[in-house]
Amino acid sequence: MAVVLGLSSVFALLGLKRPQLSRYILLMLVVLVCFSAMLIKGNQGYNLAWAFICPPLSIFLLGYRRGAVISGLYLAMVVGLMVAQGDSWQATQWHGGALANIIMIYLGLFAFACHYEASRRSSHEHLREANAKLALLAIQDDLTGLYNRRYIEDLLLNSEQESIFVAMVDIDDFKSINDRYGHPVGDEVLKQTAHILQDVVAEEGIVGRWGGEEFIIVHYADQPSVFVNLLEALVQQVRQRSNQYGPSVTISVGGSTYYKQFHKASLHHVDHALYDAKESGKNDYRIVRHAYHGDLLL
Ligand SMILES: Nc1nc2c(ncn2[C@@H]2O[C@H](COP(=O)(O)OP(=O)(O)OP(=O)(O)O)[C@@H](O)[C@H]2O)c(=O)[nH]1
Repeated sequence: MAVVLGLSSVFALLGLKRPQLSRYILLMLVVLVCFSAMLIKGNQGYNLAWAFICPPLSIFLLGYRRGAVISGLYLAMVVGLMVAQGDSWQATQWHGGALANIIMIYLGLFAFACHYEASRRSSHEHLREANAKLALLAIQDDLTGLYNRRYIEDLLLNSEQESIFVAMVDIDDFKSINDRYGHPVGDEVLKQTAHILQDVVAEEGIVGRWGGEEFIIVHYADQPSVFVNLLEALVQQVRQRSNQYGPSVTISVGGSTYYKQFHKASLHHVDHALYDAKESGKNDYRIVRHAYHGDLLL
């Protein structure tokens, strides 16, 4: 029986990759061994010391809460066994030293289990915090704090929304801002522009950094006219508010409807609209209207 339980525990851990199940089986194995020892040898010698093995071990394996429940159940079973077997056990001599040894061993094991559990919890917490930071880094642009391109593309591809509009925003003549004022000022302009865009879009959509001096906006408007108003407001607000913080900045914006089954084609249309806005003198927006017929984007 012990061998079967031992093998099952290893199988649950390595084969099924279920460590929790493996720990429970291991505990059953220990309980079985302890009870067998107490049943076979009764209360002779240090035999009852076996009774102390399970509680610290259960905390070690299952943590404070579940370990305490298992320990309680186990000790109740030990008391039951003592009551049932008490008559057949021989009276033994009182041995204070032996009892002191057993208590010391028990306390040592218990302290070790608690220490292990506390350090396991603390490293688990550190790991959880590090994972949360990593998850944020994976979707966030360092400089502006906006969502990054990967996040926005995932968002578009997994969107359930029927009607989505997408806009691409590009800061006009950004290279000359860098050349004239230096890169740190250029970075500041990117941050401030991101802030203004986010402020204007507010709860109606999501702003991300597409790369370089380009931003992307996902807008959940139910009417094209609402989207057009947004593009107009973006161009106007950046023009009016940018010089409060530094060099005066204008943007060009291209917008279009987005269909997730035509992800690349939709983004290409948006890019085309942006190109039109740049070609026709910048500081303005353009929209590409296209229709979706069956499996064709026109
Ligand atoms: N400061 C700063 N500059 C960046 C960053 N990313 C890209 N750039 C700069 O952005 C500039 C983009 O220049 P261009 O692609 O020529 O575009 P532009 O000058 O805005 O010209 P138009 O698009 O025609 O208006 C390049 O000089 C890049 O070095 C960044 O994170 N920080």
